Parts: sequence; structure tokens; C-alpha cells
Amino acid sequence: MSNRAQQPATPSSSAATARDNPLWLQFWRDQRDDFHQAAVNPLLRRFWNGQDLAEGSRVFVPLCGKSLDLIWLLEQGHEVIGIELSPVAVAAFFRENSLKPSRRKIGKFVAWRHDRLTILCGDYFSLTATDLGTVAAVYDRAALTALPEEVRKLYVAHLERILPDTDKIFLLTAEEAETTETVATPPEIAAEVRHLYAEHFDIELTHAETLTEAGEFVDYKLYRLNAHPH
Ligand SMILES: C[S@@+](CC[C@H](N)C(=O)[O-])C[C@H]1O[C@@H](n2cnc3c(N)ncnc32)[C@H](O)[C@@H]1O
Repeated sequence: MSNRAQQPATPSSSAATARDNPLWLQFWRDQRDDFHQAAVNPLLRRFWNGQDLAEGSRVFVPLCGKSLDLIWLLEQGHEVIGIELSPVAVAAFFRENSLKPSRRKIGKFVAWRHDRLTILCGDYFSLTATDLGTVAAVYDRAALTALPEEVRKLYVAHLERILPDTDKIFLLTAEEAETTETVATPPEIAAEVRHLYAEHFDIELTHAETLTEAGEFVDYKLYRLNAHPH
């Protein structure tokens, strides 16, 4: 599964995420945030309600950037906790949305808070279950796919460690369409998604669409992952 379509500015592959962190920090300092969406993700708007979460449920948004999806999730009545490496991104999020957060050091993170929203600023791979607390669902847009392919397995393993009781993941991916695909080819679960999640989750491909971007075909897919019964 390629990550190119979702965020073309991804740092080059590296076996350890820590080695990519300086690159992400530099992207934000240089305002190279072309992965940022100027509007709420349309698939989130269209399909989130099917998650069937209780009013006020807590939602985790890993690698959240300054996504407007955080605001939309708050508007649905959720408590939201994001994690983002770059303080430039976190500061931009609050400034651009005219919110005045409090800031407090928690373990290896700085917690920026406003009302029902917390963004922990720091490295996802340092996050503990205690830092995070209980969450009902995960919203992943360009988080898994932001990471080098060899690190994605570690990302999923870490997610399972810090969220042992979370049953639901709403996963959005974008990948370059295979040149062999034809309109008649039914959309399929990407082999990598199956490989990463199938051991612990039932995987449903809820929606797929192919769009043309800069002359290339890009497959957008929405997966709902539901943990196997404990
Ligand atoms: C492709 S962007 C996606 C941001 C957001 N999910 C969105 O939809 O706009 C990936 C984000 O992950 C952040 N990031 C990368 N590695 C991280 C890490 N190890 N811990 C926390 N955040 C990280 C980057 O700074 C960047 O903002």
C-alpha cells in the first residue's frame, strides 16, 4: 500500500520512526503541510455515524496534525484526544481555530487542552496506556500511511498495547490505483491492511472510490475494524 497519494511529502523510509521525527518537525517549520486538508474529510462526515458510538464517547486521533476533523468530531459530541509530534502544528491548530488552550506537562508530553479536546504533543511511540486513558474508537486518516512501510507494523502493535479495550478503528487510506485495475475490478481490502490488522480485528471495506489527482488515479478506501470478541 503506497502512501504517496495521502501525503506526498512523507520522509523517506527509515527503520526507526525516531529518525523521521526531525523531518516531520522540519516540514511543519517550513510549512510544507500539503497533506493538511482545508476542509473536514468527506468520508468522515459521510460514514462516521455508522460507528454507532455512545454520546460523549472518547475518540483517539493518532498523528493528528492540525486536522479540522478534530473539530468535526467535537461537534458530534465526542471527547477527543489527539497526538502530534510537532508543536508548530499543535499551536497552528489552536490559533487557526481561535481556541485558547491550557498547557501542562504530562510525562513525555505537553498536553494542550480546550474543553473536550486534548492534544498530546510528543512522539506516538512514547505514549503509554496511562497517558491516553480509555477511548472508545480510533480515527486514523493519514496516520498509519504517514509512516514508512517497515514502521507500520510497530505502529499497529503499539496501538494494540496502549488501547487494549478499544474495539473500533475507522481507517482511511489512499493509494495509487494499480495500473492493472479496470472499472470492472471490485474493490478489495489491501493486502497490507489485512496483514497488519486481521489477527485482532474483523476488517470491513466500507467504501472505496477512485479519484483523479494530478493526472494519477488514487484509490480512497474506508475500513471499519472491529476487534474480535475478547
Ligand atoms: C500525513 S500527516 C496527517 C495529519 C492528520 N492526520 C491529517 O489528516 O491531516 C502525519 C502527521 O503525523 C505527525 N507525526 C509523524 N510521526 C509522528 C510520531 N512518531 N508521533 C506523533 N506524530 C507524528 C506529523 O508531524 C504529521 O503531522
